[in-house]
Amino acid sequence: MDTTHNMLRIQNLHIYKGDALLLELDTTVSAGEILTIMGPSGSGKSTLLNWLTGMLEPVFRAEGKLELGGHDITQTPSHLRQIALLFQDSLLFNHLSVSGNIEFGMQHSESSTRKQRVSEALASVGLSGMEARAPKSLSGGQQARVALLRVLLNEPKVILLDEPFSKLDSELRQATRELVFEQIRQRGLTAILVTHDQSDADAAAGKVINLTHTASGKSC
Ligand SMILES: Nc1ncnc2c1ncn2[C@@H]1O[C@H](COP(=O)(O)OP(=O)(O)OP(=O)(O)O)[C@@H](O)[C@H]1O
Repeated sequence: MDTTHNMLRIQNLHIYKGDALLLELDTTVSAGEILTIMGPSGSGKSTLLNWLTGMLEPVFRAEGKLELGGHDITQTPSHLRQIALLFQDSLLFNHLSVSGNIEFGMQHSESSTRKQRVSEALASVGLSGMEARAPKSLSGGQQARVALLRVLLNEPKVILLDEPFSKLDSELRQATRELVFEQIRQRGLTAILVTHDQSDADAAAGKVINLTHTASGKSC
């Protein structure tokens, strides 16, 4: 597997709110690695993810460089970055079936092969035969898996996980987490996980960065 093409480099990032420094960060995430970001409420975890997706709120100002696979994507528009976000309320469209939801993310593939790819993907996460089901007829854990497939089949290079397991009870949380991490590693994706949960960080088994709060804090 060529792993260099998915390497993410966050170079000398400084994010300010007004004149105050919110966070600074300089790090590299390799393909197949899951970097964990922790830190107190308000330390800038969501703001960091917004910057990575190219959707920093105008109230913030960023300095620094973002490289993916050796290419500078700091100014690349969001929809061309191949950076996907999976969050705790990864809302599924209730007016679409399970397969309709997953196909929604498959912008790059031919419609003739979509159905087969959806069926194979559902089988790979233990949801064989659920194509026609309505999302609201699924359990929370099943919905989380469908949301994951919708993101994965859009073929991102980087996946950002914003507390994606926090609504699941502990047994389901562990099983869903294993499945998500396995898919990330198998596909050689680069991942950043934001979590408050130490067991998530342990399972990710990569670097852990603690963002410390505001102007006096250094983040790495
Ligand atoms: N749109 C906004 N306008 C003004 N201030 C904002 C905005 N969004 C976030 N902030 C502020 O920026 C700081 C960082 O917020 P952020 O949401 O990134 O923190 P967080 O670490 O993700 O917090 P939590 O763990 O509670 O989700 C906080 O002080 C927050 O109040």
